[in-house]
Amino acid sequence: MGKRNLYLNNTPVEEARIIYKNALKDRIKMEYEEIPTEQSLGRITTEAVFALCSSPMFNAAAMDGIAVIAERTKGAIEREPLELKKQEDFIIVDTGDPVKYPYDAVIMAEDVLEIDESTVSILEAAAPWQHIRPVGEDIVCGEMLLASMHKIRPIDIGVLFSGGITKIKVVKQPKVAIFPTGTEIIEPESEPKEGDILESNSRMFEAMVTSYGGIAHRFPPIEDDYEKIKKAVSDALVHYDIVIINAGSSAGTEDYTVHILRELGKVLVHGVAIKPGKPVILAVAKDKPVIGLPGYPVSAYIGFENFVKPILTMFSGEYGYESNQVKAVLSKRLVSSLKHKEYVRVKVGEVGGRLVASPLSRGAGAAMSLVRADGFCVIDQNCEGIEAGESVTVELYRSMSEIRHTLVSIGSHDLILDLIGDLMSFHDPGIYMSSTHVGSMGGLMALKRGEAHMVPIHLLDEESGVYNLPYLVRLFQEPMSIIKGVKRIQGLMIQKGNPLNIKGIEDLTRCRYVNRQRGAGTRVLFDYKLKLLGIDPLLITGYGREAATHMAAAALVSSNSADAAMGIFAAANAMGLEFLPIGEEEYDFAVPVKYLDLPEMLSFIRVLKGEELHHRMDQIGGYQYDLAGEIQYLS
Ligand SMILES: Nc1nc2c(c(=O)[nH]1)N[C@H]1C(S)=C(S)[C@@H](COP(=O)(O)OP(=O)(O)OC[C@H]3O[C@@H](n4cnc5c(N)ncnc54)[C@H](O)[C@@H]3O)O[C@H]1N2
Ligand code: MOO
Repeated sequence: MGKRNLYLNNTPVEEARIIYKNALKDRIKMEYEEIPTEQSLGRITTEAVFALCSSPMFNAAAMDGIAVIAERTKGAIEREPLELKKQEDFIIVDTGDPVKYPYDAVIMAEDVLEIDESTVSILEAAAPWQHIRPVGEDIVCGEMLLASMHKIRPIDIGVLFSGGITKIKVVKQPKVAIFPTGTEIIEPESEPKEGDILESNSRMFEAMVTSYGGIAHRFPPIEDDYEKIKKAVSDALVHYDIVIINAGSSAGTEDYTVHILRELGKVLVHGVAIKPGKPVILAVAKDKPVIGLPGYPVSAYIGFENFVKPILTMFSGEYGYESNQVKAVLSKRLVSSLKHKEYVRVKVGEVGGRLVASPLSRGAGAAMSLVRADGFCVIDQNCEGIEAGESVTVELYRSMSEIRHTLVSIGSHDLILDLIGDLMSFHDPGIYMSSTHVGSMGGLMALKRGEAHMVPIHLLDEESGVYNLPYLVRLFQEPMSIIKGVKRIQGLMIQKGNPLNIKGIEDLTRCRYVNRQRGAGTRVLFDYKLKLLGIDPLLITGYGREAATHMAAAALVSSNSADAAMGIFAAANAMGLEFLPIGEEEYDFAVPVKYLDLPEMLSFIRVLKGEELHHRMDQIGGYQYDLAGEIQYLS
C-alpha cells in the first residue's frame, strides 16, 4: 500500500442515504427477543401487548372507612342520624381492601360517628357503589396496553405490571463493533508521547450507539496496518450487525479503510457532499453495513448522525431520525460552498422575544464547539450562504426551556465568565449563561442588533483615558447601564525564564508577537500604548496574527509558536507563563436598562457580588473586585 487514494466522490447527502438504504433494506431484518418487563425501558415493542388480568382485580374500597349496604342507609339525614351495627350493617375497610357482597358502598371515616365499639352513626345515606373502584376500573383483562412499535417509558412499565405482564417481546438491539484506527491513537489512560492522540471518538460513538438503542462494543485502537485492520473487521462481521471503522477514511498514505472494504465487500459511497464529514465510506460486507467515519471529532459526530443513526433505526423497521427544528435569526453572515451541505454549529439565545443563532468555530477538529453549541444551522448544498439578519432553520439539541432561561453574553473574554456561569447554575438551578467571545466592540455591535442581553467590555477611550462609559454614550440611544465588573492587570505574557529578555513593549520589535482580534479591548490598549511610545505597529512581527481569547494567545506563547502576547495575569498564570504588568483596566458589563430585572440578570449580579466568586478570583490572582455588581446608569 502506501499510495494515496485520491478517488473521493462528492455524493449529495440525500442521494448517499438513498443508495445505502436501498442496499440495506433487504439485508436488515427486524428481529425480536423476550425480556423481563423491568428491563424494557427504552426498548421497542414488536407486537401489541394485552393485559393478562384486570386492575383492580376485585371491587376495592377507594377510601378508608366503612363498607355498607347502600339500601340500609336510606333515610339518614343530619336531623335524623342513622345507627348501624358492625358485622350486620357495616364492616371496617381500608383503601384498597376488597368490598364483597352484600356490601356495595363505602362511607369515608370522616363522615362516620363512633357511638360505641360496635355501633356507628351516619348523617347521610350512601349511594350504591360510592367510593368503590370497580373491577377493571383501570385495566380490563384482555385490553390492549401498548401498541406495537412503541418505545417503552417508565409509566408503561408500571402499567404492564398492573396488567400482569412480566415478560415482553421487544426489538432485538443491533450489536455494533467500533474500531478506532491510527498508529498515533493511544488509550486515554496511557502516557502520551509527542505525536500521540488520546482516543476519544470510539467512546463518543459508544455513547451514541447506546442512546440510539444499540449495543456497542468498543475495540482498542488498531495501528495503521492493512492486514490487522482487515482481520479485525472480517472477524467482527461474524458476530456483529454493524461495523464502524474510525479514521483512515480520506486520502492519506495510510488511509486503508476503503481498500479493505473493497476487498471484503462492496463500497457504495466514498465521499459525501457534507461538511464536516466528507470522507464517509458506506459499504456492505457479508450483507452487513460497514461504515467508515472520518477521524476529526466533529466530522465523526456529523457522519454518525447522518449515516449510522438511520441504520440503527432500520433494525426496528424505521429509517430516519427526528430532529427538533426551530427558526432563528442569524447573527453573522455565513458563506458556504455549493460543493456541500454544511453543518454550522450555533449558539442559540432568546433575546427580547427573538431567537438568535450565533455561529461558532467551523473547524472539523474543534469538538468543544460541539459541546458549546445549542444546535446546528444547516446550509443546503445549493446555497452559497446566508446574510446576517436572515431567518434560518436550526436543529436544536438543547431544550427550549433551557434556552429561554439563558443569559446571553457576547463580547470580550475573561476566565471569570465561565466561573460566573457555573455559579449561576449552581445557586439558581435552571438558570444558565452562554458566553460568546467576539471582543468588546464586536459585542457592542451584537447588542445594538438585539442579539445579546449583556456585553463584557474593556474599552479604553484614548482621549479621556476613561474605560467603557464613553463608548456607551457614543453608541447607544436607548437607556443603558454598566454593571461594574473587575479591575484586571493586563501585561505581556512571555515564556518562562524570559529567554529574550523582554522588559517592556519597546522590546517587542525583536520578537514574535501574537495580537488579539480587531475590536478586542486588549488590542485597543496595546495600540494605545504603542502610540504613547511612538512605536510603529509594522515593526512588530506578528502584529497581524490574531488570537481570539486570552487563553488562546497564552497557549500560542506556551507552545513556542510566539514569544509574547498581551493578556491578563490569569491567562499567563494558567499557562505557566511569565507576566510583565503593563497597566490596569476596567472589565465591566454593558447592559440595556430594560434587561436589568431579568431573573437571569439578577442571578448574575448576585454571583458577581458573592464571596464565592471573589474567593475564586483570589485563587487565580490579578483581579480587584471592590465595585463588582454595582450598577451605574448612564444619564
Ligand atoms: N488530501 C486530502 N486530505 C484530507 C482530505 C481530503 O479530501 N484530501 N479530507 C480531509 C477531511 S475533510 C477530513 S474530515 C480528514 C479525515 O481524515 P481521516 O478520516 O482519514 O482521519 P485521520 O486522518 O486518520 O485523522 C484525522 C484526525 O482525527 C484524529 N483521530 C483519528 N481517530 C481518532 C480517535 N479515535 N479519537 C480521537 N481522535 C482521532 C487523528 O489523530 C487526526 O488528528 O482528512 C482531511 N484530509
Ligand atoms: O469533511 Mo472534513 O470532515 O470537513 O473536515
